[in-house]
Amino acid sequence: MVNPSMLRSLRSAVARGSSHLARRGYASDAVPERKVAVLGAAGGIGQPLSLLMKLNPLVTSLSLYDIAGTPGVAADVSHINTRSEVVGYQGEEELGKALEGSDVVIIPAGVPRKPGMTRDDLFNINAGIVKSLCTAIAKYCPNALVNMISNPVNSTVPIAAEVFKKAGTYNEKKLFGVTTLDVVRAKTFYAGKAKVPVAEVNVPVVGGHAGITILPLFSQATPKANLGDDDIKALTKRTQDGGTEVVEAKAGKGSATLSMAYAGALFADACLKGLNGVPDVVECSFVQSNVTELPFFASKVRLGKNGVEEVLGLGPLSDYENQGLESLKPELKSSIEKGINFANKS
Ligand SMILES: NC(=O)c1ccc[n+]([C@@H]2O[C@H](COP(=O)([O-])OP(=O)(O)OC[C@H]3O[C@@H](n4cnc5c(N)ncnc54)[C@H](O)[C@@H]3O)[C@@H](O)[C@H]2O)c1
Ligand SMILES: O=C(O)C[C@H](O)C(=O)O
Repeated sequence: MVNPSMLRSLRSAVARGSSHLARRGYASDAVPERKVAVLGAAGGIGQPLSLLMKLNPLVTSLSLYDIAGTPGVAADVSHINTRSEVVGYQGEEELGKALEGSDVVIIPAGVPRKPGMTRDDLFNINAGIVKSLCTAIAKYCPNALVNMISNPVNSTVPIAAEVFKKAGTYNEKKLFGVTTLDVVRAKTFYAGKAKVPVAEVNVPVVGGHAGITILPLFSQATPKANLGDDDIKALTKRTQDGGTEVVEAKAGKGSATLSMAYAGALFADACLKGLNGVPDVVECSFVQSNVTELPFFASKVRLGKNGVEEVLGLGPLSDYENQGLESLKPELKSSIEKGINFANKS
């Protein structure tokens, strides 16, 4: 059932798109043509994400791919009276056509967690799925921006990088691990605790996308609030465990899908704005990075016409955040190496 907050999210997604077009001073048909492909479009994330991308006026062609179920999803979404043409593709033999000409490829394909599992427990199944999808991306749309949602993101992004390197198509500016849901959660939880309007809140979240590798920087949160150390610790823990909170509440029926679709749509919209030359588009994402000694790291990233324009630094950290940063490095390093080794062995 659609609840009021989902409706508000949908309305604001539409409003953001239209007000963006109005601000830029052109009618929707003057915006560049952009093809977005969703791989895993029939899944729990894929369906609402497809809906939200259909609502995005920056998209002209929406390509919905899955191993099964996409004709129905595509037929359904295609009846919505917005700008993009929708085509569904089903099965591996249609993957090439689904990808050809894509500007942005969003990947929510793969299995979700059940209670008691870590994201790394998904590696054995999802690593192979991501590898084969990225092999096809290298072949059919090597210049696309890739938004990786499939878990474990800390390993699937390095897998994608290795696949693209082997194919000779790797461009570090075009590969993104989607960590936007961590930012969405940090903003929501902070607004609740600090009693400030959630729409005004900004909180960077850095590191990776699993447990303690998720490091929200509440010392940089705005609007400023006078929260004590215990509050900051509790907010940090809740943000790090946000995914598990949903997995447990769904009790075996998967992980976050609706909030993830919202977060994935926000991040894809930022990528499209960057491609279209909108200035100062900044989002957190897990990308190739020199911010720490680790080869991939999530931090604020400025998006532009070629993808990543600039990976921004961490800014001043509190002692608590500095400790968190040092504690997350060994786990993040080993998840990255696991991905690299998998891609190079198999
Ligand atoms: N990055 C994040 O913040 C974040 C948040 C939530 C979930 N996730 C991850 O997203 C993934 C998907 O979650 P979900 O809840 O949508 O799962 P789901 O099982 O509901 O849907 C996954 C979809 O992927 C499809 N799929 C499987 N193999 C495929 C292939 N080779 N090619 C194309 N499609 C394929 C399935 O048919 C299914 O429709 C999981 O790995 C989950 O852990 C990430
Ligand atoms: O927690 C999960 O397994 C899914 C996702 O990574 C999330 O953060 O919700």
